Amino acid sequence: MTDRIVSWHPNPSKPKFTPPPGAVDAHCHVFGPMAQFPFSAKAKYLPEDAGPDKLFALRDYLGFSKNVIVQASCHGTDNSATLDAIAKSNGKARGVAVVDPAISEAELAKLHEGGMRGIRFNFLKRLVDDAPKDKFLEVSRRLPKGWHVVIYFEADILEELRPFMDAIPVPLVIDHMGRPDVTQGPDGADMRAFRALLDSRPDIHFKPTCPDRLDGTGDPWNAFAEAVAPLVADYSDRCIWGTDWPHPNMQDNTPDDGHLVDMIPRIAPTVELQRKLLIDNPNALYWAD
Ligand SMILES: O=C(O)/C=C(\CC(=O)C(=O)O)C(=O)O
Repeated sequence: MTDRIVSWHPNPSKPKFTPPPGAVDAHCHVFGPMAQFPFSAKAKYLPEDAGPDKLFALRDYLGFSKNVIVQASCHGTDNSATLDAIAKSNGKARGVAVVDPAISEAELAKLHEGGMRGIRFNFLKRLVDDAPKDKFLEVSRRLPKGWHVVIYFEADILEELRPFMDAIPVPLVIDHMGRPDVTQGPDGADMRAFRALLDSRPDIHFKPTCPDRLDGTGDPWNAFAEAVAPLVADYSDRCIWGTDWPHPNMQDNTPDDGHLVDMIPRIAPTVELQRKLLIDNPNALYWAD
């Protein structure tokens, strides 16, 4: 792996939709800068630098107030780059860490101090070498008060993960709705299975995010809008939204961030839904204290 990739749009358009004051971009990442924060030896992609300056400039350009920065797999379990970005945000960012499950309570407390409010378990084989459920469960029982677990998986392993998710003793947040095939429509098998998961406990949240990853029909991602709007309407207290910038691995199909923001009113058409999705729900998870 030698070539560093650029997975984000060089010149995103200004969205037509104006996010309400206080809106949170609750799923984004930073890459490096590599000279200061080298990538993991196990990284499956080697991106160009996409550090906090670029992230915060995009936040302001798109009209958001705050960020939740999710540790990306290219940084492994060294959360320094994400913590650095949070520290530079003037209180406008919090984060989700990826940890070695053997992490000590003292180290977890340090992550809390640095603005982390959850840990992420990634089950995508193309991104991580292993995902030990027993160790994940063990650490999920030792998290600081108020933390949650973010899980990233693809629809084909949802059923297999059900007992594992049932056993996690803190709230869950599911990245990109567990990557359903949105072209099946709002009542397709993948969406039905995801609804069954949401119905299984009241504290499972989700991100109705990444039309660019989930909708092969392409921008303007009509299949995504059609499949996801009913989910947001029916579970409006349980969804949070994010750009996914700098769009890891999307170098062959970089989405226009302005167009991603313009998906918001299509999946959350009322002011009340937009307030829950962009303000109330992410603040409850990340700025409760
Ligand atoms: O950024 C995302 O949510 C999705 C990713 C990357 C990722 O999760 C990671 O690198 O940790 C993907 O599907 O490649």
